[in-house]
Amino acid sequence: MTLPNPDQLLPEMAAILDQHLKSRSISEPRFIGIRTGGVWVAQALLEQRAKNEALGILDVSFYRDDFTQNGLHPQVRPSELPFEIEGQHLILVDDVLMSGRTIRAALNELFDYGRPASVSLVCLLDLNARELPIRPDVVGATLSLAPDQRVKLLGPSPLTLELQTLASAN
Ligand SMILES: O=c1cc[nH]c(=O)[nH]1
Repeated sequence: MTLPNPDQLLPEMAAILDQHLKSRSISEPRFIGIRTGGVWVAQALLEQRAKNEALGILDVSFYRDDFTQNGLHPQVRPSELPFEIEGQHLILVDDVLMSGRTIRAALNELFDYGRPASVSLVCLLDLNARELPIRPDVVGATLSLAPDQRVKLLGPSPLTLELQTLASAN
């Protein structure tokens, strides 16, 4: 299977995002990347937009519903939100969207900081395997994997999607 090149998806994603913001009359979006890959995608999108917009960073490790199974990764760092959440139009950015559980965790964390006016979702790759009612507003590409396959975004420069096969359980 050939995975798309993120650098080729980003200009179109930036254009669709621009339309999305215009259609909702959102003039001052606040960008938030989900650590780690979502931050890289958000940074690349902000470079395309060239508007000097601030980027918040969200680490959802504590908010994942599988936190007690997976434990705490040694690299977990606090979220960094350099702007108010209350009343703002947020653009939440992730790299790979699958079940929707990471986005559910991100929304829970964001609402602990305040009540945004809206949250739009941008993702580079949609794996079309949702377990929750979550739908992206801007998607770079959609593809379906075999049950034992996953995709990892390598970065930050260059951004590359890598296909991985899960080790069998036994
Ligand atoms: O394959 C997947 C699924 C969810 N998140 C990823 O980064 N990769």
